[in-house]
Amino acid sequence: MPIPKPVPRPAPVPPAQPRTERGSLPKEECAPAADRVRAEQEVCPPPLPEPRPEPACGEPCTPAAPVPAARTEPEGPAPRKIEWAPVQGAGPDPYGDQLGILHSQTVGPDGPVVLQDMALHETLNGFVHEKLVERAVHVKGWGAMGRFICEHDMSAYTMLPFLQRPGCTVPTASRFSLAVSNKGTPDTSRNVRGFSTKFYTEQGVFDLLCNHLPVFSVRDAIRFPESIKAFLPAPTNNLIDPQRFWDFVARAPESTNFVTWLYSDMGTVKSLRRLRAYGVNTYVWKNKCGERRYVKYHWIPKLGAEYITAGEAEQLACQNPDCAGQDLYDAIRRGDCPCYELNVQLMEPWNAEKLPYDPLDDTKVWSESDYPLIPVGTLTLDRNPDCYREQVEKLAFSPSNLLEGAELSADKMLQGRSFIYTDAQRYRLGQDFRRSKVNGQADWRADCQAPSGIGVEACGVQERTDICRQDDFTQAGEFFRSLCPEERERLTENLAGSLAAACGEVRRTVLGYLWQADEEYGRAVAEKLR
Ligand code: HEM
Repeated sequence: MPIPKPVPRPAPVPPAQPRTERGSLPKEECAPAADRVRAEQEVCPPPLPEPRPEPACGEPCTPAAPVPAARTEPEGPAPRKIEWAPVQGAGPDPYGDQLGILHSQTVGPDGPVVLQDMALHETLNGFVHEKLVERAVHVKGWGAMGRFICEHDMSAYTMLPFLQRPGCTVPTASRFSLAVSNKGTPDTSRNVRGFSTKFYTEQGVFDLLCNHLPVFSVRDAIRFPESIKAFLPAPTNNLIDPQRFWDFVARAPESTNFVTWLYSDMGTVKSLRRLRAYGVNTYVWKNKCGERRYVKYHWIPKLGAEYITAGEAEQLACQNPDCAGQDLYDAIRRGDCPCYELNVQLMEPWNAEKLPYDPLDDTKVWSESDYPLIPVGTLTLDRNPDCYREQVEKLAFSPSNLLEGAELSADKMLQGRSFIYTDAQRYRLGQDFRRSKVNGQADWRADCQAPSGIGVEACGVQERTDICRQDDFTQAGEFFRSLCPEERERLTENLAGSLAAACGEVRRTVLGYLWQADEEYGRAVAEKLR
């Protein structure tokens, strides 16, 4: 079962607040957002002690990063200022318990409430409408603002404006999330974690959506709903049913690699500051000469990646189900700002034909010895949100928020993803979702959208078929053999513990897949199931 049983959460005990006259909160709690940001800056000093190197070329590049002001910005034209605070909605809650009114308007002290009491109506209406619609997936999340510094000239490979010269710095906003979650899912649950980042450049916004596992469970977008629903509670009784998940795996042999990663220690993480993440799908980079290469994105945490065992995950979930979000927030607050290095793997499209697997298949990784990681730059998260609703929940990421130099490939999953995010966001946030300050697209128009694949030839017969090079098991076996004996033991233990709940036929089918990946793998799980 991918997600451990929900752990009962202790009822939150709000810290005792000294009340002041008319029930308002103490003054510092009600400070305007800008004051709070200033206070936080004092606690959280600029994280990057080194002055940034001067730009190597005079090309315009850098929009002003909002704070802290102490850093030296590269020279260039007056940059567009991206302000974070105060944002709409930050500051005192207009509908909350800080109102100066304690009583409804009535006819006499005991009389009925009058219909014209707009303060009462507004207070109640505001309260019942204040929740935003949740995301369809990745519901539980945490955000942070920061900056990305390009450290290596990528102009030979891409025209992406913020990767043209070392030193180029752009402000960013990131959201971490749990892929299959509700707001109460423990942070350490066996799950896929999302790590999405917006890069605010003068030329527009570029989004990079990553997951913490390098592969996905299916390779065709039409099976995405089926793959997600396999993890969700049964519609009959709202309870997690492992049989549903394993039924899906039995129907989708291509998920064997994903299942192997998910049930290894890599499926459980305690700190977002030590999260390794992957773009999963294959994108395209295009340079000034019009040359295209396939690209895979990787985030590598400067602190090193860290995974935990199922036992530790359960223990942490009992102690504090929100431990990862808390750890991120506290670290940034004390100035211990997490850094992640962006790396890419590049592949010449003509090379793709020679591989035993399809490089546009998101159930596969690319060998890092054949396609080495190329460092690009560093992301530093140095500021907590001061209004979660406006700055984190309203973040609207999409793989199609691309700029010139970055394109979608023909990866079938990515093609399916290309339009569904903005559809979800129209529903979740309304038609004007791009205009929220945090989405940075107030001037966006449909003709601003960077096109993908102009000039690329596409011909063939329309059909509904799987890709030619399916190769569903080789990489799962390679991953199993790359683990040390203790890690293999934990993987097979985790798998057997969950698979035990599936019916005999499904068990036999799944064991067959594991066996095809690696005989020892299949045998170890089968023995533990006896
Ligand atoms: C066809 C397959 C997929 C579909 C239909 C899909 C759909 C969605 C939808 C509807 C959302 C919520 C968007 C919103 O309301 O803002 C979402 C969020 C997300 N998806 Fe996907 N997804 C797919 C595959 C993937 C893959 C392969 C990745 C791997 C990187 C991924 C990464 C994410 C992340 C990180 C988020 C959270 C974004 C945030 O924090 O706001 N998705 N997806």
